[in-house]
Amino acid sequence: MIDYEENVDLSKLCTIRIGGTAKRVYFPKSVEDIIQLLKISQDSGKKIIPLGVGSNTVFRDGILDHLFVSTSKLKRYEIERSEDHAVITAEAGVSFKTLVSLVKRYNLEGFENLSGIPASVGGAVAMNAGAFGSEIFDIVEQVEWIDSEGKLTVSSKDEIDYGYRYTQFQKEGFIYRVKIKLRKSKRNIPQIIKEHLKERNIKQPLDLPTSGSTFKNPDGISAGYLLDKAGLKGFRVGDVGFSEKHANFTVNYGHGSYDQLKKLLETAEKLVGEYFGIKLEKEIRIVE
Ligand SMILES: NC(=O)C1=CN([C@@H]2O[C@H](COP(=O)(O)OP(=O)(O)OC[C@H]3O[C@@H](n4cnc5c(N)ncnc54)[C@H](OP(=O)(O)O)[C@@H]3O)[C@@H](O)[C@H]2O)C=CC1
Ligand SMILES: C=C(O[C@H]1[C@H](O)[C@@H](CO)O[C@H](OP(=O)(O)OP(=O)(O)OC[C@H]2O[C@@H](n3ccc(=O)[nH]c3=O)[C@H](O)[C@@H]2O)[C@@H]1NC(C)=O)C(=O)O
Repeated sequence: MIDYEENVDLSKLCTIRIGGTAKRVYFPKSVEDIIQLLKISQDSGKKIIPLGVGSNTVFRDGILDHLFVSTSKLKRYEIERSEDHAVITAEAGVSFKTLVSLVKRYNLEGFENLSGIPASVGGAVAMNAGAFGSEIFDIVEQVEWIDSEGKLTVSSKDEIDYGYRYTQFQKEGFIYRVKIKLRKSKRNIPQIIKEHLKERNIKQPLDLPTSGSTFKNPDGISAGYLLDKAGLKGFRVGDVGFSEKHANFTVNYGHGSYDQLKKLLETAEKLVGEYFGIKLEKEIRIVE
């Protein structure tokens, strides 16, 4: 029997705190549970909506009757250390906070630029999360994932299609487990991480509920710059707005709703289109 909960408040499952109620959310605890859920998906014709920490996700209001599958009970990990390297094998629900504590403890290099991302391993790999010039695929070695027919596949990095904020897993597949490889460092990794977090705090509105970058950066230019120049920095629709600190961060000032968020995004897409002739592409995932 796979764990599940009914009538779940979705605003608690995403960091921007917007959304209605899920009829049911499943919480697999093993790869067998995930395979069973993919079979349920096939039989019912309902697509699985994987849920990580929700730092890139927004839900509509009202009742949502999807096949929601949270990774919050897939939190096992192991670390193998050799003289020069360490390999961490982590289930999809392991948080970046856990990885940060490991890389600090063993002074490992390669993860420091990603350390402030509020993600789960599964969500980060599915989106190829990145920050400060690094991305998770710089350190990914292997992904174990389950396809829509319920088959477990082990793919090495060079067999996976990925790019800027893109991987093949956005089209198909549930990520079960990921192997990442890091180098032992001679630098002071805890200190470097501390500095990164400080910089992030200066640039990004981390004191308010947010879903991080709203739009992907178009080729060669930053979405934050375009939104700022189009006059949208600090612009609000009701309780939802583009942060006064960073124009590409949508924030919830209290009781933000999905309709307000949608209006905000439409306004931004329209204005940036008119001013610059650039079509912004959303980075956040909207679940309707
Ligand atoms: N750089 C930064 O500072 C920040 C980055 N982020 C981004 O947000 C993401 C955060 O991760 P998280 O909050 O856990 O993710 P979410 O719960 O927000 O899910 C994000 C996406 O990942 C997919 N996904 C999640 N888990 C799995 C899984 N096990 N298998 C397959 N697909 C999965 C989802 O499904 P589907 O693709 O099927 O829709 C969804 O599109 C990171 O990738 C990162 O890019 C967020 C905040 C700040
Ligand atoms: C937060 C996310 O990722 C972030 C990641 O944390 C940071 C840290 O390096 O770099 C990216 O932001 P970003 O491109 O906006 O980086 P920043 O350094 O803040 O800004 C880039 C440029 O835009 C300009 N800018 C930014 C914000 C603003 O209001 N106005 C403005 O003009 C800045 O001056 C800078 O020249 C990622 N975003 C994307 C879409 O690639 C996320 O994916 O959710």
